[in-house]
Amino acid sequence: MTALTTASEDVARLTRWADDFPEPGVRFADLTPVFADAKAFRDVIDALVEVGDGADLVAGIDARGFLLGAGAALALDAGVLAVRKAGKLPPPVLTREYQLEYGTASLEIPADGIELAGRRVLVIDDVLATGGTLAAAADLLTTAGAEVVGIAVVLEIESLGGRSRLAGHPVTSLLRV
Ligand SMILES: O=P(O)(O)OC[C@H]1O[C@H](OP(=O)(O)OP(=O)(O)O)[C@H](O)[C@@H]1O
Ligand SMILES: Nc1ncnc2[nH]cnc12
Repeated sequence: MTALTTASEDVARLTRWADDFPEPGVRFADLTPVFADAKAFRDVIDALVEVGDGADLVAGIDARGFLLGAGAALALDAGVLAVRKAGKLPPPVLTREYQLEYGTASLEIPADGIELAGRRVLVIDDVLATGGTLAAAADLLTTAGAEVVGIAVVLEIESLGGRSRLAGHPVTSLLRV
């Protein structure tokens, strides 16, 4: 069985779905049980890094993407960059506002202290829903001069169409629902 198939099965088995969270009409995918299971977490990291060959930096998105990003960066022998929600990093920062299924938010990365020009970045998050979050992250990184070599998520909610907002980037999801 491939790493992708094994991880898909783990994610399908362990994801906890919550109706009407965080607001009515949203069916929320909680991957906490996947990450808390030693085998499933290992399988997920193994599958994510398969698409990161050649990346020298892994960008993990606030907040659950941090867990995956750190694990993947170690496995790839790459650095890790935390793409933060607004207000967590000292200035100067680059900021992108975006919309998601349940509101508006902003992501930020440092505007100095890290040379991002020429870095080959694998961007990782837990869930791809409307795609606003990952589109904002990819835009921030390319604005800073980095090359986004791939985007990888654990779970893709296809009905929300997020993949179409990430045109131009190779997108891998371990499980599509
Ligand atoms: O594709 P989108 O519609 O943009 O949604 C996906 C994002 O939504 C969730 O994060 P959330 O903003 O809830 O933040 P959290 O990880 O801090 O809980 C999830 O972890 C993704 O980052
Ligand atoms: N339905 C959902 N489940 C988990 N994370 C999400 N982010 C946006 N929509 C989501």
